[in-house]
Amino acid sequence: MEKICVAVRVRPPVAQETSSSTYWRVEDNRISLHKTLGTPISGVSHAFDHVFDQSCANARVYELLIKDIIHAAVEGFNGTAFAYGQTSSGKTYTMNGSESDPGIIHLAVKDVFRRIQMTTNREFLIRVSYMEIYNEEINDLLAVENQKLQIHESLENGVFVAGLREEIVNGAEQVLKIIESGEVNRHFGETNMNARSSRSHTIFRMVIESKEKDSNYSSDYSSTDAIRVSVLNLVDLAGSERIEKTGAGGVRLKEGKYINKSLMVLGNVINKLSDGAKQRGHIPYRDSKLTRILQPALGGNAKTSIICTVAPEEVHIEETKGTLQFASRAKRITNCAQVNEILTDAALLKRQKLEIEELRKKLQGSHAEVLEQEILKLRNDMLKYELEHEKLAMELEEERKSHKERDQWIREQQMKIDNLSSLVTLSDCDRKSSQDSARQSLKEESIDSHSAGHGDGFSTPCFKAVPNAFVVKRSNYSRLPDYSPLPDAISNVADEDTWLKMNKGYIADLDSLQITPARRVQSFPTSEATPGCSNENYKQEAQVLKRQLELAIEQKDQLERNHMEQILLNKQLTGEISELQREAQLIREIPHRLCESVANCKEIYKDVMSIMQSFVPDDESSTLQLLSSTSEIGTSLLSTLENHFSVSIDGNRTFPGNNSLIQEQCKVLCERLNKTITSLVLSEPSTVKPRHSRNLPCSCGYKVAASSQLARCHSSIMILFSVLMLGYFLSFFRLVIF
Ligand SMILES: Nc1ncnc2c1ncn2[C@@H]1O[C@H](COP(=O)(O)OP(=O)(O)OP(=O)(O)O)[C@@H](O)[C@H]1O
Repeated sequence: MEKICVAVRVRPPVAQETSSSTYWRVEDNRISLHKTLGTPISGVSHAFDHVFDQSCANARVYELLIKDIIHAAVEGFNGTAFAYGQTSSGKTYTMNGSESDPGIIHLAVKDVFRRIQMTTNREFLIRVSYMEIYNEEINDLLAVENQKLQIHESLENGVFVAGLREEIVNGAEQVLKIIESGEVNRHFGETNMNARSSRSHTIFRMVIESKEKDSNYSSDYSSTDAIRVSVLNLVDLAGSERIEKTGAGGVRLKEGKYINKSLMVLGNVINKLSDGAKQRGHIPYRDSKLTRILQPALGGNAKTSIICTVAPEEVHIEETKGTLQFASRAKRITNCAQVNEILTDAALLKRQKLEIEELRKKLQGSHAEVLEQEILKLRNDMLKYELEHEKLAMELEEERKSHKERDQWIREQQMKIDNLSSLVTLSDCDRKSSQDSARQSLKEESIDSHSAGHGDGFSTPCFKAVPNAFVVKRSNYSRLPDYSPLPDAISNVADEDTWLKMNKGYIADLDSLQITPARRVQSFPTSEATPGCSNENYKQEAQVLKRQLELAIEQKDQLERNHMEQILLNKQLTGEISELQREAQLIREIPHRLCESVANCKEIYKDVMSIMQSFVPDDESSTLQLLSSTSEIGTSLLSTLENHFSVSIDGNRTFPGNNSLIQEQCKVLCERLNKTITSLVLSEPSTVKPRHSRNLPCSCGYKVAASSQLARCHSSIMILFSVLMLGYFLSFFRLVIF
């Protein structure tokens, strides 16, 4: 999107005005109306892309305003430049120029061919046409017979004038000649305003077609053998005119009406377009042939420049103002120019192929990219899962290990229990069977040893019960025969190697077996030994068993004794613990008690102090001061101690008081107390008589009584504080101990 380029050109004044009071001033790209004295007239100042003053030549106008459009047209963009303004303002001069100052069309034509020559990679075909819209009819200026041509519109060609002659040209000079020939056919007329007034709008059109020269080697679809077709319109409009000024009548009047009407439609179109996309609504292009032809240039697919010519004379101020307003509106219009290409079937096919190829590449690229990303993502996921797996495996291994350890520990514990159980059972049975077998052997000494089954002699409950119990107990934690083998012989039960074999490396805590050392030395008859054994053997065995039994009984008794001792010791310890607990409770209560004591002491102290005060003679202010300071020290000490004990009650383990400070305070208190009492005792009897009635018989007797009372006061205070200090230190040691 780009704005229409708008410039204002002020033509030189035609005649010197004698009595003008205003004038147009041009400064840079601004034009404004001033009074003769130079004062600007407010509201009449406009800025444009360019403002050319009267001294400006056509070449400069072309350079600044038109050249870019011409170059763009060569490259395939539509372009339009037209001159708009009141009659005699210099439109024709700007477009056609003069011999000394060639106009825009002339310069443009030359420039087009210059540009074409510079564009070596393309081949061009230029067609030119020249037409006018006269009284709202289109006439072909290059073929006078082509009159009243019609405007058509097609998808392929857009808006076009049917039947218009187009001359294929190959050089600027040729074009200029054609233009010259066409100029002859233009409608000019003489008016009061202009001796050679254009009575029609003329449109010089160049159609520029181009094609890349050697497209076979091109791989870029943008430079295939597509044909670019651009239309360049250079328009010289007829000027708006006021009938009273032009003095037109008859034909001129009719022409003037058509001119004004078409210019009014152009103004409407410009107004609508300048309103902006939202408000503009319907654009009345079809209301005039001019706007219809210029439609692409006005808000369409073209680059457009408008040169608004104005007459500087004061007499034309209103028309100039109108032109400037038109220009201001036109400035707001935006166009959307793009390269126009026509595709032949071959070009279309080639382009489509290239586009497909490009899309395929893009698709492949994007697909590969997607795949690559997918693979990367999968790899990342895989890595994550691997790490997770490793972590889980490690955790599982740890779990297995700990499970195994736990199992082992349980087995060991179970085994210990089993061992102990079996040993205890064995011990019981052993004792029984030993007794039985002793009895039996004694009995059997009297009978024939061969008549009785020798096996039965060992089919004792002990012999059978032990392995069975063992097996049953072991089978509790494992049904596998490997884990619960029948011992070969019960005598091997305590054998460490057998334990190892039996438990597949699960070694029982052999230390626990030490509690039954007797098992290691006991010897039971084996089943293999049984068939060959004799009565002598039985006797020996019975003796052994007997000895073992006695030993076991001894051990048992010893154990029972130990047990009893332990129970006694336990009881004693329990008693001691209870005693200590009671003591601890008492110690815990000390702060409470001490607190209470301090409160009591405070009261007593107050009383004692007041008693002592009663002994102070009225005129003995020094003694009174001494007493007062003693009282204060005591009160302060009591408060400190109270604070300390209350903190101790709250369970604070930090010793709050300053130990040395309290001791110091206590010491000072003692000294002061001694001094006070000495001072009181040494006072004269008449003076030391208490101010409150004491009913004492005489001064001598009073002095003795007072001395003893003061001594009691002293001792009671000392006792009080001694007790409190004791409590304080006790409390201190309690904190230290606990
Ligand atoms: N820039 C200029 N320098 C010198 N002379 C100029 C210039 N512009 C216009 N003129 C002269 O002013 C007169 C009127 O100019 P021109 O015919 O170009 O006006 P116009 O706008 O085309 O009028 P109309 O609409 O009636 O055709 C002419 O004689 C022309 O030579």
